[in-house]
Order: sequence, then structure tokens, then C-alpha cells
Amino acid sequence: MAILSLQGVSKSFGALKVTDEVGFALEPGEALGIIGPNGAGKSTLFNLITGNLRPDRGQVLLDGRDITEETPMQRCASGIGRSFQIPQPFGQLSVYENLLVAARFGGGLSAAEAPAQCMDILRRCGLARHADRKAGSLPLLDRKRLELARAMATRPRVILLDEIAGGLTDAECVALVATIRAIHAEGVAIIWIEHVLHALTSVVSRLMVLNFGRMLMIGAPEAVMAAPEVREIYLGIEA
Ligand SMILES: Nc1ncnc2c1ncn2[C@@H]1O[C@H](COP(=O)(O)OP(=O)(O)OP(=O)(O)O)[C@@H](O)[C@H]1O
Repeated sequence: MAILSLQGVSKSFGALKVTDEVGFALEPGEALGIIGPNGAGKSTLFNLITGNLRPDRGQVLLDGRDITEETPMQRCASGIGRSFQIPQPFGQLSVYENLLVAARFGGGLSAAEAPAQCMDILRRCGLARHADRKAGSLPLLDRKRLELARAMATRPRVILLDEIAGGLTDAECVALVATIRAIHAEGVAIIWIEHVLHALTSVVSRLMVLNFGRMLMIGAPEAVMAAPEVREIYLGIEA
């Protein structure tokens, strides 16, 4: 059974249809990439999955269970974690404290369980040496790592990554991709919106293209990137 599926999900802001009959199923442990031009509705789709937005029509299912009416907190507790396009740590708290908040309130861990879990995630995300540093003072790569670590601390079975590689140097991108691959190897399913295509295609096994809120295509990354309509619309190359 699919871990997460969307069925005919639509959302408009006034007259602007931002999500138009989107439907797909994510298998347990799968990594799916989402690409599309600016304004195609990618982040909106994430907000519909996490419950930050409610669809006008359609359903969101987790393990076959309809969660369309559930709050973001309920969905987080059920195993949907996310990172934000613009990192949103508690800047005045330390890196460790940021994880603790996510583990206690998002992951439902007890005060006794949370510290060891948080230290483990900090190590896996390459942040252990920054544990006591104020989150607001981290350089960009480490802020991205913290965004990933905070999502991991909520103990997700599906993690949504929103343009997490944006703004990184090539070397930083390689380091972040290694961390994402390690998380995926643990069995966490991933949906990743990303403009940095080489990073995305080094992790995902399926790619979805969104354009004007519609799912233009979904399939193997090589086939999708080679499709004339994708090259024309996404890359601006005439077919
Ligand atoms: N809360 C909102 N109210 C009104 N319009 C919105 C709202 N959120 C998004 N939009 C509009 O919906 C469209 C899709 O936005 P969205 O952020 O989902 O696109 P995106 O594909 O993630 O873009 P980008 O690649 O630039 O991040 C845009 O035209 C945006 O201005």
C-alpha cells in the first residue's frame, strides 16, 4: 500500500488555480522529486500535504487513511515531516534546543527519550560540533542541515524537502546530498522539490513535473527530463 497518496487535489487562491487535480501515490521508502517553473504550485502542494492549507477538492491519504481534515500537528505526529524553503529555526535557541523542541512536540518523545535521539540526529546530520551554538548564527549549509535535522527529530516516515539545496556551493551540495541519501537509506520516504537538478536526480527514482498547478508528467527522471514538453516548458528549450 502507498504510504502517502493524493487524489484529485485542487486549490485556488481567488481566481488563481494553484493546484489542479493533482494525484499520485508514494510508495514506502520511495524518493520522489518535484520540479517545475517558479509559481507552478510546488510549495502549495507541500502545504496541502502537511495540512498548512486545506484543498478545495480532493483527498490526502496516509497509509490509506484520509487525513484531509487533520491539522499540521496531527499529520506531523502521524509521520509527515518537512523542511521549509527559508530555514525557520528558533534563532535564539541553541541547535540542540531546536531539535529538542521538534522531538518533544513534533515527535512525541518523552523528556527521558529525547536527548539521546537528538544527539544521534545531530551526529547524522553533521551538526554535533554546533550543538551549543545559537541557531541564528549558523552559516547557510548548517542552517540547511538544521532544517533537515529538525524534520528528522519529528520521527517522520515521509519527509518533504523544499529547495533545501538552493544557495549552496557545489561542495556544500555534495555534503548535504550525502546526508539526505543516508536518511533515505534508513527507509524514510522523501518528496523533494528542488531546482538543483543534479542533486535531485542523484537521490530520487521518480520525477514529477508541475506546471500551472497541473501534473504535467511523472516517471523515471531520465525519461521525464528527455520529454519534449518538459524541455520546452521547464527548461525553456523549443521542442
Ligand atoms: N497564500 C497565498 N495566497 C495567494 N496566492 C498564493 C498563496 N500562496 C501561493 N500563492 C500563489 O500561488 C502560486 C504558486 O505558488 P507556490 O509558492 O506554490 O509556487 P512554487 O512552484 O513553489 O514557486 P517557487 O519555485 O518560486 O517557490 C504563485 O502564483 C503564488 O503567488
